[in-house]
Amino acid sequence: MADSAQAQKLVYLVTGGCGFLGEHVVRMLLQQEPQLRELRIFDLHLGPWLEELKTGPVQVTAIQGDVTQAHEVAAAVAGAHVVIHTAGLVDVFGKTSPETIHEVNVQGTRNVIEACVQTGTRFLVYTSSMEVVGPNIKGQPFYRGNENTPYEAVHRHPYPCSKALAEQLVLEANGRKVLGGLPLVTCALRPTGIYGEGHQIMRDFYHQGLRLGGRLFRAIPASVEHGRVYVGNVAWMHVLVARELEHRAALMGGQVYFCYDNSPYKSYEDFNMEFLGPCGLRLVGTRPLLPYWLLLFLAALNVLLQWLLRPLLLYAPLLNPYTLAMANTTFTVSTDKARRHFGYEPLFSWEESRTRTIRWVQAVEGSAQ
Ligand SMILES: NC(=O)c1ccc[n+]([C@@H]2O[C@H](COP(=O)([O-])OP(=O)(O)OC[C@H]3O[C@@H](n4cnc5c(N)ncnc54)[C@H](O)[C@@H]3O)[C@@H](O)[C@H]2O)c1
Ligand SMILES: CC(C)CCC[C@@H](C)[C@H]1CC[C@H]2[C@@H]3[C@H](O)C=C4C[C@@H](O)CC[C@]4(C)[C@H]3CC[C@]12C
Repeated sequence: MADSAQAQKLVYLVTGGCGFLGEHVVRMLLQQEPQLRELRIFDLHLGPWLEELKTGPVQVTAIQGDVTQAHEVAAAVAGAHVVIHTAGLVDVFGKTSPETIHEVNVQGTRNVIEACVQTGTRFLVYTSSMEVVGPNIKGQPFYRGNENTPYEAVHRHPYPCSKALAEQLVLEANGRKVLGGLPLVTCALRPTGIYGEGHQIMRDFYHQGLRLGGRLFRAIPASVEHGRVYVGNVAWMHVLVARELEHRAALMGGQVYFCYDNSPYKSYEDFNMEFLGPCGLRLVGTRPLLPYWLLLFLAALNVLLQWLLRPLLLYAPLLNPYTLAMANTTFTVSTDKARRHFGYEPLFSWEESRTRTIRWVQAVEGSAQ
């Protein structure tokens, strides 16, 4: 990002810095970015763990704010050199309305871009998603594809639609003149399914397994590959991109990068068992125990129940037609674009990522007792 004369001069802003990925990005920046002077963490809900960061050499500024409020975003962005925009509503379970998802993910991103332009911030890294590409509504496989693999990206669900629109806004903003006349440099990172310490859905599966007497029942054929990437490596990619964006603006500006590492290609359930297995759970069945048509029926029933119960309570189970289609469609990535463009190598090996995640699940188990 800067030469040695600028050591400890940089101000970074991380939106969504208290989320699952955001917390890892924040901690990674503090460990790996020696040029950092101030780290601003902007989130709707600030975590208590932020307090422990305030005693280090970098000034940590916690900002409670909402990305849908343009003035709050502009105040947080003013004076920052780099913005890492991870804030978003990740909802594929019908917990929030499509309008709210759009407001946070699309309008929130628009506010971040406009704030950069108005205040003169030149570098913007956006956390996009594999879902900008797929799986699409036709359930077509994307088998070890890369950023240039042709694929029909057609969505109906509010979450992927919002991520696709937001990513487009970010990429189109590349080259816009910011206050002071210099061009904005943007790029988007597309993680596949992120796992690691703090992953709420992994926690949900773990608790479900405990409730079922230490068992989970196979629902998806083992042959369906689902792309996964360790949260520490996703965070590391964000840090590297943010650092390299200035020096390699011509190459990296307006580009998209899948987030990848050496995590193995497996089905969603078999992959989860890499962590849940050593914590005492067992996946029952070598083939799905229920036929697909029955799962689809149950998924549709869940949608109906969600709708019927809405006036009384929020019923948002893991299984719905969208999550079933996601889990049941091969979507895996094989690319080296991040290595070629900005020298990315995963910071954590698969063995380390696995060990760290297992330790975290075991700690969840310990704290639940
Ligand atoms: N989890 C995954 O598998 C995955 C995969 C690909 C991409 N992503 C993307 O990564 C980003 C982070 O996802 P995550 O899994 O850490 O989710 P998360 O829900 O744990 O974190 C999102 C953070 O954004 C904050 N936020 C939500 N609405 C906000 C608002 N209006 N104003 C300010 N902050 C707000 C939340 O409080 C939360 O701390 C998202 O943009 C998501 O689309 C996640
Ligand atoms: C059939 C059921 C028993 C299994 C349901 C699994 C389901 C909850 C999982 C499967 C795939 C998961 C998504 C996938 O890993 C990628 C992403 C992209 C990211 O941007 C947000 C999270 C999300 C949608 C995962 C959510 C949980 C899913 C649907």
